[in-house]
Amino acid sequence: MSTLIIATKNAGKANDFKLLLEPKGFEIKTLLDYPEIPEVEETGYTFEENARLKAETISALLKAPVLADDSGIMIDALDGQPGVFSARFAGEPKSDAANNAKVLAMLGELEGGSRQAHFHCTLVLAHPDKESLVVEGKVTGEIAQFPKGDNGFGYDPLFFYPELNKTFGELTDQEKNTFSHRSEALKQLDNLIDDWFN
Ligand SMILES: O=c1[nH]c(=O)c2ncn([C@@H]3O[C@H](COP(=O)(O)OP(=O)(O)OP(=O)(O)O)[C@@H](O)[C@H]3O)c2[nH]1
Ligand SMILES: [Mg+2]
Repeated sequence: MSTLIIATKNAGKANDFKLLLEPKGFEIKTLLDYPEIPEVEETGYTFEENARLKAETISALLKAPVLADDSGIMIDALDGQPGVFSARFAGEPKSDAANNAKVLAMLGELEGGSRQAHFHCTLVLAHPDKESLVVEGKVTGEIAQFPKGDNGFGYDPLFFYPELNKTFGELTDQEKNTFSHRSEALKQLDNLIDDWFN
C-alpha cells in the first residue's frame, strides 16, 4: 500500500482526502500526523503558487511524495473574492463562522442569479526527484441567504448547489465527494498518478 502525505493542517480537507483516496488503496497521512513540521507561509498570489509552495517544501523536508491542495471560493459579485484569501478572509485567527458572516454582509440583499460563485481547487503532487504534477477542479453554485447544514467545513453551509437543491453543508460525505472541486481535481490526477509513482 502506498502512503501519501497531504500537506494540510485543515481537518475538513484531511477528511475529504481520506474518503476520496483510501478506497483507491492509499494510506493517507496529513501534517496533523507530523506536528514537528513548521507552517509553510502561503505567500503566493495564485492557487498554483501556494499549492507548489506547500507540496514542494514539505516533500523536500520529508523526502517523500507529498500532495498539497490550495483552494477557495470565488464570488462573481465580489470580482472573484475571497479567492486565494478564502481561509483568512475575515482576518486572523482564521474562522469559518467569521468568513461566512463577512460574505453574507458583503452580498447584502442580492438575489439568486447575482449570488453566483464557484469553488476552485488546485492540487500539486511533488516528489524530491521528480517534476511536480499540477491539476485543478471547480464546481459552480450560489451563495445562500443564510448558512444551512452541519456537514463539511469552511463555506460549505453557504454554498448552494442547484443540481441537488442543497447546500454543500447539507450533503452526505459521499455526495460532496462526487461533486466537489476537490473530487474533480482528483479525477484529473487519477489519470496521471500511476505512471508518476512508477
Ligand atoms: O466550504 C468549503 N468547502 C471546501 O471544500 C473548501 N475548500 C476550500 N475551502 C475554503 O478555502 C480555504 C482554503 O485555504 P487553503 O487552501 O490555504 O487551506 P487551509 O489554510 O484551510 O489549510 P492548508 O491546506 O493550507 O493547511 C479553506 O480554509 C476554506 O475556507 C473550502 N470551503
Ligand atoms: Mg492554507
